[in-house]
Amino acid sequence: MAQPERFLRHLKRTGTLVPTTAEPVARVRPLTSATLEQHGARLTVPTYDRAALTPAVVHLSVGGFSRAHQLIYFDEVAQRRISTGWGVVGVGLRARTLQEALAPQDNLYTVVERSPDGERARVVGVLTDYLFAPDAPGAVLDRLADPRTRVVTMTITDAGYLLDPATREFTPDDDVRHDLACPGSPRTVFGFLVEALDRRRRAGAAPFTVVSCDNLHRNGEATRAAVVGFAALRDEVLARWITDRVAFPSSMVDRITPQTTPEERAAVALRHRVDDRWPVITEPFSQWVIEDTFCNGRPPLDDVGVRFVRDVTAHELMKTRLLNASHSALGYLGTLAGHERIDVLMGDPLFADYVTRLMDDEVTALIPVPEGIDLDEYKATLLQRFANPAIADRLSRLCRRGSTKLPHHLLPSLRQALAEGRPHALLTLALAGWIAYLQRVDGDGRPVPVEDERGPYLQALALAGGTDPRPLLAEESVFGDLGSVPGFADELSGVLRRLDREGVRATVAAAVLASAR
Ligand SMILES: NC(=O)c1ccc[n+]([C@@H]2O[C@H](COP(=O)([O-])OP(=O)(O)OC[C@H]3O[C@@H](n4cnc5c(N)ncnc54)[C@H](O)[C@@H]3O)[C@@H](O)[C@H]2O)c1
Ligand SMILES: O=P(O)(O)OC[C@@H](O)[C@@H](O)[C@H](O)[C@H](O)CO
Repeated sequence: MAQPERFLRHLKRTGTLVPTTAEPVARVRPLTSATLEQHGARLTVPTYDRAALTPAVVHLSVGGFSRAHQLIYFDEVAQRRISTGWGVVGVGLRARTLQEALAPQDNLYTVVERSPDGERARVVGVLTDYLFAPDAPGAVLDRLADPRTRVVTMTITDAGYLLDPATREFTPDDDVRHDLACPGSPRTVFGFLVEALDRRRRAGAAPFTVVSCDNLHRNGEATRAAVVGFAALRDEVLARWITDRVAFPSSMVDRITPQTTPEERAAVALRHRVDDRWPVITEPFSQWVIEDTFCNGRPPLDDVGVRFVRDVTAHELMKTRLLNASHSALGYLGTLAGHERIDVLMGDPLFADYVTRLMDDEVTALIPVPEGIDLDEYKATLLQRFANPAIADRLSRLCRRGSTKLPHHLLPSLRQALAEGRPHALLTLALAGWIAYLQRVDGDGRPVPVEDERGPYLQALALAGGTDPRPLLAEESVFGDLGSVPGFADELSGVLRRLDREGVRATVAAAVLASAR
């Protein structure tokens, strides 16, 4: 943090960089409504009247991804003068940091699209307000209950849905119990949604549509299960009203968006002359496919590249089983091999071959092909996207929350391949990679911390088993019945022994070679 912060202070103090040519260098200016016009000389900035936007969308849990994806689509609707009816109000539920960054800049922020050929930046204006829920639960409820709110989008991570992975039943935690006891000051997304829907029902107002933008299987159904599950603990009549009246379209979302580092913040200031407290760096690719089942008006997102379909499942399976599963496999195996960035890893022919074969030889046969998609082209694009050096996506980001991601993206392919007697050695190796990742210890023999709510528990099981995965596989909340598939534990144990004996490169090389035969 120290270096870029010092650099930014220098930029602010002097207003310029030391010029390296005779050209005058533009000032680095803060990002606010007042400076927009000046930024407009070098960046795309909102040219519409932000104050005229109707706040019809509430986004719950604004993070890097929603700022690079959903908000960009709504920004396009306003920027292209398609409609002023779809302004977005953001809500933060956990950390105050984003509010602190956005408030001084009138909720404006910069999105930088980077490809190997260059980059372009735009300032997003569609976020007209941002509420930090722990400080203002009443204001968030008022906003959600306001009849002008017609769509709620959300990115709360797969772990946030509180669903039992096997039964998809809602499993209340302490915060949910709090929300049931204090409905007027909720802490969880479900407490907010259910209380607001109840207020709308009592007022005779229409409900809003809830669009999950998290990477989990049938995310609309998952959201419905969680919201109705929560409501049923409160009031059966309300739960029935939600079931009958609220639409929860499933969606497939895609845009690789790394976490912004302080160095990148400084780089954005330097290149685009904009002092944004929290810009977002992303790739040029973006895709959003949503089921066409809105209950209170559908935003004109089809005019800005969103595809509406009857059933999103094929798109979702293609994306999560190819992109997200490959991300996890590369994350764990690459980390074990000592890499830190996926683009660098993809420059290593061994890992590029591994992920190509994983997709071509094992996963492709297991997934339906969505209408209008050329799967070979799609996979070729994925390889290019993974290798994009300009976004420098870190493996640590890909490794987080394995206990909730693998059950959605990787284990279903493995289970299906086993059931159908199809090749699965490379999928098994990816799972072994996760187990070996969990087993890493520091110089004092303590498990290396992992970013996963269930990390310490799963690390203890992985370490207890060593090269025998049975103690971990017995954890049905993650693995379902995988541990009881005849022969599978022995097969996985064989891979763990090889990893232990020969190391990750030799194990990956042997698996790739065997797959090629
Ligand atoms: N970054 C990407 O490339 C990308 C692409 C597609 C989908 N997604 C999905 O978007 C989601 C967010 O990713 P991100 O990259 O923006 O991460 P992020 O870390 O920038 O933001 C995550 C947000 O979720 C909040 N959150 C975490 N747990 C929560 C919970 N239990 N309840 C409510 N809020 C919670 C955090 O406070 C934060 O605001 C993830 O589910 C991810 O799979 C990300
Ligand atoms: O954000 P996570 O932790 O769920 O997953 C990490 C990445 O696989 C994911 O964010 C992808 O970059 C994204 O799904 C691409 O659209």
